[in-house]
Amino acid sequence: MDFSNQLDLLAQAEPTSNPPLMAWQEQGVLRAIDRQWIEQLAHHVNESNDAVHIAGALCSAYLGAGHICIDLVSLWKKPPEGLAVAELKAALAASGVHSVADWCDALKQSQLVSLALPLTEKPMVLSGTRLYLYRYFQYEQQVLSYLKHHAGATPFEPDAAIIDRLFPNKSDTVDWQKVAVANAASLPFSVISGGPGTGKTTTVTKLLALLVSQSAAQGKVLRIELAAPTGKAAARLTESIANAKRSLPLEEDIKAAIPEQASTLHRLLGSDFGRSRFKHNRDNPLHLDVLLVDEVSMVDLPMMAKLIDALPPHARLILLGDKDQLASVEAGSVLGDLSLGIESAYFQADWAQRLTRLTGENVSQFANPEAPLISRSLTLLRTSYRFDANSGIGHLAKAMNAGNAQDAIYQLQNNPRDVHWQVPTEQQTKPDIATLAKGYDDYWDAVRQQKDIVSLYAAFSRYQILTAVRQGEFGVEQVNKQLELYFYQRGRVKDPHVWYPGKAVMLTRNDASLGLFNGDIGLCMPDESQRLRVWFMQPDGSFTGLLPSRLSAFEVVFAMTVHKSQGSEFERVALLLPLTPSPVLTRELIYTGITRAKQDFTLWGAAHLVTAAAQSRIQRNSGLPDELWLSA
Ligand SMILES: Nc1ncnc2c1ncn2[C@@H]1O[C@H](COP(=O)(O)OP(=O)(O)OP(=O)(O)O)[C@@H](O)[C@H]1O
Repeated sequence: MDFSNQLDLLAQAEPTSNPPLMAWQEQGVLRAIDRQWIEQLAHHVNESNDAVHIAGALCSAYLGAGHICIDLVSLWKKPPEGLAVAELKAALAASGVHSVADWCDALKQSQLVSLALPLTEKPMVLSGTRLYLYRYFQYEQQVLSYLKHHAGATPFEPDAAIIDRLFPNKSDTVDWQKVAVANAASLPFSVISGGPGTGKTTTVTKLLALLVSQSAAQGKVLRIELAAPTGKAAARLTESIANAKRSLPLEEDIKAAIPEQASTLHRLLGSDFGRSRFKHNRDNPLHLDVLLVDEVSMVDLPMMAKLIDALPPHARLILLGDKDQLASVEAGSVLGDLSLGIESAYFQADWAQRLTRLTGENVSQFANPEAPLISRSLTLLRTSYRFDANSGIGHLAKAMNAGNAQDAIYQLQNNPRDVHWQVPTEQQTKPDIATLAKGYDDYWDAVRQQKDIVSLYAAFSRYQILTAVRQGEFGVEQVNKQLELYFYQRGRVKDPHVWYPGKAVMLTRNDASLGLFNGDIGLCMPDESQRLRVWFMQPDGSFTGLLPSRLSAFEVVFAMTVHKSQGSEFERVALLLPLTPSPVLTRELIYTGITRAKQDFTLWGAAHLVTAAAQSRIQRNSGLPDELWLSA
């Protein structure tokens, strides 16, 4: 049976609805699509076992929430929010399933499920007690086999003399940037992770300089490409690589051979908009020797699999990112899974010795016989150069990241220089829009003075209101509406219902014809002939002005969600929490919000929400952690 076009099945004759699934949809545990998907498939092959229907619907629902798979053992103990353990077990018992083993047996007997070995094309795959949708199992296997293959590769021998030249200063503590360069130059695949300002870009620029110098010595020219998941992140990477290059202690021709221009991943892979396949893939690989990808926490599993698929076999892949940030919007948390044990695992003794030899840094003191093979490919930068010892933002981010609610609250209260805390009053039902809007005063001055688009963009980028949620009075949609209304009442906007000078929007879809991407920000201003245009910054820093009528999917962006702010930084940030607890309030969300601020951070939210968030972590099911970290 061909399951390749599963959506077609949805258009076919109606199957009968499965009673527990219908009830769970009504309870909000499942989406309609989760139930319909499995019911149609089951109808197609006469699969009548409810235990299979239940597993399939949950697999689809979990995928919708960002998980790569479901783990039957975990589900047995802890079903999704809104579904009681007893209710799940009763529904399964009705089809003879009384244990996880019974559930696995039922799935193994189903025509809808393949085993991982031998793998056949069925809608779902059972691997141990994990159940995947077929395509996601394939993505995971693709990434896994790439990682395992490259982590175990015979190492290259980087030129220690060049590494020494790149790091002329010696200190008493281990210089992890130097170690990262030696480590990443040793293998075809590497990850450099670190919090804000830990020198990821500085380090990787030195790494590129090393690779370019080594190739130049052999008379070869390296083809290097730089990429990031969003246009904004690509523009930032371009800017920071250009800055970091300037201070390299190397010859001008080596610096000149390091590119500055970064593109988005979609553009790099040749986005065939509307289709899931990219122009570049295994049959038409990218034409490059080295690929550097920044902000990898935002890259989902399907994108990572497609990226790997498009690499020529000899290419080096270098990934940069902050493992503690929010995971990608779509399914997976590849960077998080990859760097799961990075804090404590360090390197196996022989690898640590090798790094000591290459760098002169005492890495051997961190040798760990338990470190799995993947740890070779990872280096964590541990010192922030952006936040000094007195930085409240730095301390607050650290406390939140460690899940230490008490310390986070202390930091919120005791750093008046750069951290501010606004606790809602008991009577408060709406955000304090007038105070929040003040941050945009400079921007509105620039609009009024009809400053050039470069200055205007710079003024806009200095401040950002972030929301944790989309819906409700404290959600992004309402806050933007209230802000526009407030700007109208203050005479800054003539009519908030039409395009006006100063209107700021964010695209919500990629647009092939315009060459713009989801997340790109446009500012509305008149052109020389006084026609309103929406101006977008290109990755090279230039601006394109489009007639507003050409934009189809966008939203106002005086406030944006923390999710959408990933890959961007602002001088001043105001993070607005809702009044009541929400499952989206996690440690990662607040940490990501805090670390978007470079100079000044204000939290609007109650202490009990900060405490709850510090104790709540995002966990996404995937097979990568076990395969990479536990089975070593
Ligand atoms: N070893 C170092 N000694 C002193 N300053 C450093 C060092 N490494 C980086 N810096 C400085 O710290 C700042 C942040 O560095 P960089 O941009 O490389 O960090 P990053 O981790 O890429 O930051 P971001 O969080 O913005 O992605 C820069 O001003 C850089 O010059």
